[in-house]
Amino acid sequence: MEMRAKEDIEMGEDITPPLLPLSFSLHDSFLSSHCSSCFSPLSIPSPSLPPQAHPPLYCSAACSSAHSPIVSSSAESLLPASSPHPSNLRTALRFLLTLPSPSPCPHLHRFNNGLLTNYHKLSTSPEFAPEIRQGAIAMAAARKLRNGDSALDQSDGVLLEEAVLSLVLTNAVEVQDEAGRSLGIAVYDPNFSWINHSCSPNACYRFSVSPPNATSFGEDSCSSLRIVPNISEEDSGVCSCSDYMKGTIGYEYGPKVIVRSIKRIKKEEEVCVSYTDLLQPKAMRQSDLWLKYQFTCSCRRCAMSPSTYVDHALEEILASNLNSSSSRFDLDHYRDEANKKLSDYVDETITEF
Ligand SMILES: C[S@@+](CC[C@H](N)C(=O)[O-])C[C@H]1O[C@@H](n2cnc3c(N)ncnc32)[C@H](O)[C@@H]1O
Repeated sequence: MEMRAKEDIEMGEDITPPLLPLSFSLHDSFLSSHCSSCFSPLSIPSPSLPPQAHPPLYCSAACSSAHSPIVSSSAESLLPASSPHPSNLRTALRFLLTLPSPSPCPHLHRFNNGLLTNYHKLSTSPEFAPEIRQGAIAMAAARKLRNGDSALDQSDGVLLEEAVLSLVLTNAVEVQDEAGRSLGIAVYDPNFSWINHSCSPNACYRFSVSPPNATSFGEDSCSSLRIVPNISEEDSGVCSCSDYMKGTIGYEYGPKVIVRSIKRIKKEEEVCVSYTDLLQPKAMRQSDLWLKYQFTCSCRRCAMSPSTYVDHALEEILASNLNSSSSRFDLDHYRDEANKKLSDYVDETITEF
């Protein structure tokens, strides 16, 4: 799946409204200093405790009443203290609570909310499968204990927990504050999660971390959704993100994400963001994407050598110049095109060498 522009979009425009997460969790190191619900900094941080002993802290009564029932129902306090990547497990356990009632179905064919595209790939990957299996067992054991049942035994299936953990590993993004610190992770609905990666992206995203009823700087709640899903034939039974998410409950609070264009985007052009640090050389970008997501990027920038890419960009500028007769020559257009190619070129050369 991928997302495309609904209309022509200029550079530097918000192309989604602020989107609320489906599930999220602070990283352990921020549990004592940030609100577990909206991720805003606490005015009086508490002393650091071991994460399992750390009750979630909130900036306001509204955040507390919205979020603490989720924490207690999710069974996360019963996870083993030694769990690796506890924010992934907490996010996955909280996500389970958003699934359609009466109860999350144990059969995966009924649990298709459009965010499970990597399930097979991750659950059979030698790098990911053991971590997913171990995490799923810890989640299932915690859920069983919460229900007052005895410890997990071999006959207990953990398929649902494995699927939700794969979903988190595929779709969660690091939520960063203005200083660039990773406060935690969040999973958003397909309007955000279906945006693919490119090493020469035409969009980026930022977070709005603010207490309820406060609008943080740069957040424009009037902006509309200017992207739509492009669904391949094999997924064509479903025609919109909202169909995929039917019944899934989103949260009312949490860090919001906003997608913004960083280039001009034509109607129907695919919208891509970067999943990795673009200031790394190609080999490091590729290895980072493989380790985190198990895919090899084949975007235009990765497919070409740096010098071919630059030649190609310059040829494109020249061709567009030659195609315009001198009387129709539009200097502004030429300047815009040249600037766009130049910024791709600078991206490319700074990072490749
Ligand atoms: C957050 S999802 C993006 C939406 C995804 N296309 C889908 O159908 O759900 C992330 C996954 O999409 C795939 N993906 C994203 N960008 C890609 C790219 N440039 N090349 C190949 N696969 C990509 C990878 O499988 C990745 O793990």
